[in-house]
Amino acid sequence: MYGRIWMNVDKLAHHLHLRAGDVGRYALLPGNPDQVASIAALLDAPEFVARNREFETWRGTLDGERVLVTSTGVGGPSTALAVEELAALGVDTMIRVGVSGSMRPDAANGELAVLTAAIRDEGTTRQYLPVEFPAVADLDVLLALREAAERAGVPYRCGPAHTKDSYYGETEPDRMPLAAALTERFETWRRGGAVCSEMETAAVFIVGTVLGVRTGSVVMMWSQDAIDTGAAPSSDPLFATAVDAVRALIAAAPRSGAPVRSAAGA
Ligand SMILES: O=P(O)(O)O[C@H]1O[C@H](CO)[C@@H](O)[C@H]1O
Ligand SMILES: O=c1cc[nH]c(=O)[nH]1
Repeated sequence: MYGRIWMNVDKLAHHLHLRAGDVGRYALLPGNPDQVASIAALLDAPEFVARNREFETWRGTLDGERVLVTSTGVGGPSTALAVEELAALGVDTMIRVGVSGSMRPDAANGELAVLTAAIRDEGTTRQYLPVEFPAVADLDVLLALREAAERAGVPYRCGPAHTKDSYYGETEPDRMPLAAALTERFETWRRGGAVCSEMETAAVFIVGTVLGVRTGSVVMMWSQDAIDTGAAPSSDPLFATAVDAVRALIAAAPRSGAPVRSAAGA
């Protein structure tokens, strides 16, 4: 059983403003609402569905199966709302499609990261599970993303993300009162093998685990130079990889609305 969510008087989910009949099993989750239409353009018959706050939703189909694209906004709190409401409406497979800062000096600007896990250096997921509980991707979704990146022929690597709450705590630690601690912790995550730093994957993985939905995450890594100069690499390989992974998951799955597994503790 998925959790209960608030529906408003028009029978719309409180934050996403979606109705029960609006969704299918699959959703792609960019952070940025401005990216939703561009990702949906890679689906068949894309159409706008709803917008409220930072949550914009389009939908289309892939091989006849409905696929949603819903923005999560920045950070854990809004991402948890999106995952909760999509799961309650019937989505059982969700993939974050995002941007991150590279933590690997040898990574090319624009290289993709297929995220296996997330360091829970944020607050939202601690209100779901103690911090000792690992934030991990669903294995089928993870493998579908890795195979899609391989097929795309783009540079990519797999590994854990660092998920945090403060963007400027990562990019400008020196001007924070906690400068020394932030810098030391960031170096610790890097030495432990974190590939990139971003702000949503821990919430996608942990809330997905608690609700019993499959989740994955693929992000494009910006180099520090790109962040400093604002010279963003193209998002095309990122979007194409995420959509290709959904297509493969659809091909591998029976067509039904049945949940993939039950919610944690159910
Ligand atoms: O582009 P998105 O997917 O939002 O990802 C990254 O960009 C935002 C910060 O600028 C954070 O949300 C971070 O996770
Ligand atoms: O360095 C970066 C770049 C994008 N998003 C982040 O959270 N950090």
